[in-house]
Amino acid sequence: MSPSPAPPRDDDASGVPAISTTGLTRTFDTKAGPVEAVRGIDLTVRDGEILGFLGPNGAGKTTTLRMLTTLLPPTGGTATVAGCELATDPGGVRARIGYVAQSGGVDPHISVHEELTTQGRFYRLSKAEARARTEELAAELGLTELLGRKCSALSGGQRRRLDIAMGLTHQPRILFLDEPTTGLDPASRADLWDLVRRLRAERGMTIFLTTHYLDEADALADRLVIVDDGLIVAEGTADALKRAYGGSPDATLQDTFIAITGRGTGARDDDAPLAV
Ligand SMILES: Nc1ncnc2c1ncn2[C@@H]1O[C@H](COP(=O)(O)OP(=O)(O)OP(=O)(O)O)[C@@H](O)[C@H]1O
Repeated sequence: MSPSPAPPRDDDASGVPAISTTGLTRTFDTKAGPVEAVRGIDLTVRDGEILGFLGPNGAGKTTTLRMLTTLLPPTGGTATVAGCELATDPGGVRARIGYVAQSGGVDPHISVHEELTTQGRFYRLSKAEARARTEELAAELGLTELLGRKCSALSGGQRRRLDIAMGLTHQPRILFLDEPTTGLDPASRADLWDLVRRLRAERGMTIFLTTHYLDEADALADRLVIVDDGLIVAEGTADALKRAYGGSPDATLQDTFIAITGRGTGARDDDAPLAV
């Protein structure tokens, strides 16, 4: 993503959705013919909401996420992200969002401090501002003791916290998290969940989360959007979806998801329960 200065924080228009899409579409041209990965998604994400974006393998989650984060141009439809039109103001979108991809892009050979200050400089902070932002973020994300450590020497959970700190450098309003806890042990997953909740509570951030773990979606998200075959097939709170599709008041989100999509999410350890 190209660097852009942090946007002013006082231009929130209350009631304006954080994300709004109409007919968002992406077709890939392949030798075997066109692949309709996303086939017309109408989505609204409220300001300050934690949205869980779920679907089976190949449903179109990553393609949607890549379009909303400006990494992939849509082939149809429109979207507004953080008040900026995706088609006409992708730089404005990039300045207002943070994106934490599945495999973070940290350099294993440099220290956590260097990585964070380099990211600050990328976002055009002065050296002094970048150092100050590094210290603030490290304190907020529990990385202060690790600032001198090489990135290659971090545990999986520490690494994910660094990835998120880097996504927060320019103080975005919306954070996109792509499967943030894949591969983490249960304690590190629980830490990440706490962090996500804190970011919303303390910073009022909007969080767009994809995950294969239904327990994670159930515990964290205010609302779930389930996609399948490039379309939204269900949306609502976890409780509302369980009531509507799960078949009984005690239905699990797993039963509900299977009732909606006809299959599981593809998580390797299919939704091992985790204390919240
Ligand atoms: N660059 C591409 N070229 C051709 N087809 C693609 C491309 N990227 C994605 N697809 C196809 O688009 C569909 C949606 O893919 P996408 O990666 O968005 O799904 P997903 O829901 O993120 O899946 P997963 O949970 O497995 O990551 C799939 O059929 C995929 O094979």
